[in-house]
Amino acid sequence: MAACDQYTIETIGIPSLVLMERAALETTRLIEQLLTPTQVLVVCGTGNNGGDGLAIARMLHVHQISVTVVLLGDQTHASAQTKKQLQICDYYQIPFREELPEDLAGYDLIVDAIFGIGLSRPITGAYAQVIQTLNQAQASKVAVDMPSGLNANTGAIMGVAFQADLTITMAYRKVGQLRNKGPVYCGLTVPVDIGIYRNQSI
Ligand SMILES: NC(=O)C1=CN([C@@H]2O[C@H](COP(=O)(O)OP(=O)(O)OC[C@H]3O[C@@H](n4cnc5c(N)ncnc54)[C@H](O)[C@@H]3O)[C@@H](O)[C@H]2O)[C@H](O)CC1
Ligand SMILES: [K+]
Repeated sequence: MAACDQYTIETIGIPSLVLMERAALETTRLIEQLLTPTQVLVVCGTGNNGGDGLAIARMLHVHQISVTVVLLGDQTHASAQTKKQLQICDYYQIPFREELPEDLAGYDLIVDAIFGIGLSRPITGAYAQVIQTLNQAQASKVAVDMPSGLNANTGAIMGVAFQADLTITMAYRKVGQLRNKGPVYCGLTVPVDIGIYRNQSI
């Protein structure tokens, strides 16, 4: 999938931020259509999965849905696209936190945008505690692209994994989804015919 993204961005020429916006548009549409949330907590990492989450938060906010963003990790290390999404969320004055709220009972939807296909090592420390706390919450749980903690290549649980009720994934189902208990919607966000990828030796 990373190779597909890179091919789309570098060979076809569609900027990563455009892909991120398309991913967020499709995910937001499915969230509103399937779940009709009113109080949403979007938990973001600093990679592009987090960038997707920030764009989703903004789109829900613009649709007058109450959204709170939790940004985990060091913002200074965020990807360029995620920093751009942060700047846009700032413009909309979307409520921001760096830690989970004490009480999650007030949220009817939790969106997991912590890690996607870039998870590269077991999850430990504060990230692991956050995912364990989120798993205890009563809210509906949606994972962006991948439930955080599942390895996109092997399907292995890397220490701890978000227990998504629904995963909305970009372009292709990933191996990791095989372990996910909820349905997986494959939002067709990559703006090229999937067949083109299948013919590529990437
Ligand atoms: N296909 C599409 O339409 C699009 C997909 N997008 C999204 O981009 C992510 C992949 O983004 P990437 O930055 O490569 O990786 P992640 O966001 O998953 O996070 C990586 C980030 O986290 C660090 N990290 C990795 N493992 C750990 C760990 N165990 N503990 C702490 N930190 C960890 C790593 O160093 C990175 O900084 C994809 O899933 C989609 O959601 C794009 O939006 C483009 C459109
Ligand atoms: K995720």
